Amino acid sequence: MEETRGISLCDGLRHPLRSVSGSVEEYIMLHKDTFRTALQKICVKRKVSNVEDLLSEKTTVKPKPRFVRVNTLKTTTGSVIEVLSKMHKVDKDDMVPDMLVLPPGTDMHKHPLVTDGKVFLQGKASCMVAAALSPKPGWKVIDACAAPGNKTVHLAALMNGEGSIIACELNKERAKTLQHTVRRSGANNIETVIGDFLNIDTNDPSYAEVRAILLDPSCSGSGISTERLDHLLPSYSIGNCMLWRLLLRHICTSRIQYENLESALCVHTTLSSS
Ligand SMILES: C[S@@+](CC[C@H](N)C(=O)[O-])C[C@H]1O[C@@H](n2cnc3c(N)ncnc32)[C@H](O)[C@@H]1O
Repeated sequence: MEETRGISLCDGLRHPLRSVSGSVEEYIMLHKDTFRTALQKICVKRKVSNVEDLLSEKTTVKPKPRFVRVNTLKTTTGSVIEVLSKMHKVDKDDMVPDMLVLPPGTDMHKHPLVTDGKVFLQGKASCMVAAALSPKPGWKVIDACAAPGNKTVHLAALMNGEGSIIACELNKERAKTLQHTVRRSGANNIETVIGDFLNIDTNDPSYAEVRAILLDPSCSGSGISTERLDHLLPSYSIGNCMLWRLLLRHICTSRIQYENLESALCVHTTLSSS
């Protein structure tokens, strides 16, 4: 990881940024001497003479398999395996139920199973969250920071579409994606709320029935800020920590009753690509 960051940064250092337009660029330029020294150390460690050689080194990273999640609201794992195994080697994941493992590089984006919402292209780490929360059919569940909604619809599938999920999303554009994901999943027990979870009146008596809460606020911008390396900035983590504290306080001071709450999970992801 340290080395990946170094390689990403070195591009900016080798080809001086034409214009310093954002906080990341400013940060890199401010600390360019430190970064250069760190890069030189990596070169020595890897026994290469310069950054170009470092970049052209053959990677030893094993390619990741393609993980897909079967949407059990629309189909069964058995029937998806039957379809996919005609073209690919398919294994069941050993940890997450209804997760299948396909060879690296398998492109499923336009596959009818995906466009029909029978299969979701969802990474293993992402799927482990709803599986760990383990909501039961009939529960009332809050997904406080929901878009694009992959975990929301996974929760719905684990609940067999029974019970109810309140999926809250602050960002209007991302909320549209959330609503699209919900429609594609076929779940009809999800209420999407567009707005700040902090403004939701969780003192409403209906919140007393909440059995599980998913809190997944630490968005890296779905890859955008990963490329921009925003997550390396001190201000980025401070901002996230403050949001975390506010969200947790909102939950703790709400009507949600701990004797009814069986499961609560805070997710902290720093990278969205999986
Ligand atoms: C990490 S993403 C959630 C990913 C989602 N759980 C999934 O698996 O598809 C975090 C989301 O929380 C939203 N968000 C951040 N602060 C929020 C708040 N105070 N209330 C509601 N949503 C918020 C962001 O707009 C972003 O879409």
